Amino acid sequence: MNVGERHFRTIWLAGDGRSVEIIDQRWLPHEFRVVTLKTVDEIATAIRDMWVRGAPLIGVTAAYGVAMHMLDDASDAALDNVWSHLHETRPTAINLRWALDEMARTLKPLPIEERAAAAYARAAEIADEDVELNRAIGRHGLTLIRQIAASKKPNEPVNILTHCNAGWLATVDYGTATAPIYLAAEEGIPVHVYVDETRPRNQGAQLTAWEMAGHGVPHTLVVDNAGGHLMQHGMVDMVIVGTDRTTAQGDVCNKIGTYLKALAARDNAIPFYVALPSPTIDWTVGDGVKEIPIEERSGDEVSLVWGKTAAGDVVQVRISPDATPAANPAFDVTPARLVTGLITERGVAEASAEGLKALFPERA
Ligand SMILES: CSC[C@H]1O[C@H](OP(=O)(O)O)[C@H](O)[C@@H]1O
Repeated sequence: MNVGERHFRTIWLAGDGRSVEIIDQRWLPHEFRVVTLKTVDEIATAIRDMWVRGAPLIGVTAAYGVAMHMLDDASDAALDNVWSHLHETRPTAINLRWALDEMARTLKPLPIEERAAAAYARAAEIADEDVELNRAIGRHGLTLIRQIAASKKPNEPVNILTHCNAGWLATVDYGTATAPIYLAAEEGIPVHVYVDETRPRNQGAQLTAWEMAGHGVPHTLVVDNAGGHLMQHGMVDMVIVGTDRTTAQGDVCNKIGTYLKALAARDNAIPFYVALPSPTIDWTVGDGVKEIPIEERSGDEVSLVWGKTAAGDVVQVRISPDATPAANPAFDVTPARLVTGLITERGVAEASAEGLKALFPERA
């Protein structure tokens, strides 16, 4: 892949027609490493250890994992086993379950001998569908940015704060929260993005900042705790974030710290939008705070940080005493009452059961 391109697809079929190639995001922004995943176990490792991450991309990667397994064993038992094996890699992003369910729905009715080819075809379709969903999210979100831009002085940028990485690196392309930003920048609307570093994995500092730089979008990296201050001082016009699972009543599960941004936005009357494709909606869940499983990751992700030395070596260093335990809940839930709107591929929905059913009447 040409690193200089503004856009990449984050996952693609390898030349052997069996494996997939992905960007190992753990090394960004310091190194652009493409790795080949040849087996379901490698797919599971890549998801669990966040070589690939982001709800939509996790789902697509798992879909290809199912396809790989069908080449070896396309029995019903194998399909059930690979569903479970991949589903247990990360518990919060609903796109993982959605993609695995979609593969099972596609393959179960087929004769065993047809399943492998059908699995690769469906995985590729899911990947292509993700790109189109995100482009549509971009178009609907662009309308919101245009509205704010209309109230600004000429050449005064729309200041957008985002948390974590809901960019093209979290999807197959375009991203969710970043799609409106990219379209606005490409339309010539002055935008500036405050990028939350997003401890502990620093997806903002390492991934979103890298994306913004690659797109030429003016941006400023800030510590997670600066957002409230920026909002209090009129430096933020809107917040756009992604989500790993949004409930049928509009509660939003996203990277840890999102809830705090939503509280600060509400306290400062700043619009707080969440961008998501419909596979990220969990129609089976109402109360997100009570019902969404929050992934607890290793405390080492809090105590150890990655960086690049002056000599150019990428290393990990400890920032706390060896004996200090660390808790690391990876997500939190923002109640719907704090969400201004949900930017979906069908338009902007009010964050409520009624608002979502108005856009998705088939779910009424
Ligand atoms: C478009 S989904 C992006 C979503 O995924 C991230 O989580 P992780 O990096 O742990 O996979 C984060 O919550 C982003 O908002």
